Amino acid sequence: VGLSYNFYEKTCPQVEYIVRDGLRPMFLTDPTSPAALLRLMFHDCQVQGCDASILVDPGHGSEATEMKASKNFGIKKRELISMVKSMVEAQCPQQVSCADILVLAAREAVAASGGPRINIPLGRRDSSHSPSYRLADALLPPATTGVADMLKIFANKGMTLAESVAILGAHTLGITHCSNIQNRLYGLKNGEFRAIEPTFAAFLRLTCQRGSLTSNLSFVLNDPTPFAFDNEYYVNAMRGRGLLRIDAEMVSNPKTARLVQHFAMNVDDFFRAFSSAFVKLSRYGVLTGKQGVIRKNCYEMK
Ligand code: HEM
Ligand SMILES: [Ca+2]
Ligand SMILES: [Ca+2]
Repeated sequence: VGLSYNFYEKTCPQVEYIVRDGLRPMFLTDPTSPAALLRLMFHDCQVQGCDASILVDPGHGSEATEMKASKNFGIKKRELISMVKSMVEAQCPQQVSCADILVLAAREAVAASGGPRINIPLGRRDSSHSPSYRLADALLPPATTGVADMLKIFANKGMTLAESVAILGAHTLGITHCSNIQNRLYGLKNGEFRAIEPTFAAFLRLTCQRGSLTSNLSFVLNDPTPFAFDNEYYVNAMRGRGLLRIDAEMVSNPKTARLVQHFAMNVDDFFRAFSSAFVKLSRYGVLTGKQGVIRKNCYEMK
């Protein structure tokens, strides 16, 4: 038994509308929430598959949960999934997994920001155990990840080269905290620094001061349009304004350079490749059939 496009046809046919209508007011009141939900999905799927393991709170069958992992710094808006889950439970009790709701919420985040509307197969089940935060720290990519490691992570999920470059286009939304780019601003040897365009580097060094105690609070925008799901991420990276090492390195790496240029020029091809990459990410390591559980409450593994 796998995932299917009509999984809730009999048990909760309106689930996709409940998710969409439930999130709409949240997106309007807090425009940072779409970015948060998209990253939340990646961090769930990357650790033990897309099974809502990241939503489990301590004291509910597990002591140190994934959220204690330092790589989950900046993860927020988990409560939106719980809120949508309670709306779904009110109409279709004990039918729809938190894992499916989380993937649908990320899909809505992309669509509501002007990105593609992605058709997602459903039928994921929720984990009945939460991995240790140490495993999460081992599996989530560090802020210093380069192209080779990035390509390994996504090839492992069945993505093509183009899909791997496209999924990083998720960085068209949201922000990066200064703590995650300190090493690029101050740690690099001469020459390596040139990957950042000089006036932008000066701006970043002003915003993110060396060794600043507030580097976990101050942040910079991932691209000039952090609320719009567009291809500005690629245009911006080509101008030498990529924030993270991966954002900058994809522009010059011989494997990825042409795809970055292509997505910077052709938003339709970016949307197409992102959509198929997103579905592959959303299928990664899922529990189906009689595996796992349908949680009543996304915070508790019951
Ligand atoms: C090698 C791959 C990746 C690396 C190294 C990476 C790294 C990071 C880092 C360090 C941040 C900044 C977090 C912060 O300071 O708060 C970030 C933000 C973000 N990432 Fe990634 N990322 C990767 C892949 C992805 C993927 C596959 C997605 C989604 C499909 C994604 C979506 C996001 C989003 C939306 C944000 C902004 C979050 C917000 O504003 O709340 N990233 N990423
Ligand atoms: Ca997971
Ligand atoms: Ca953007």
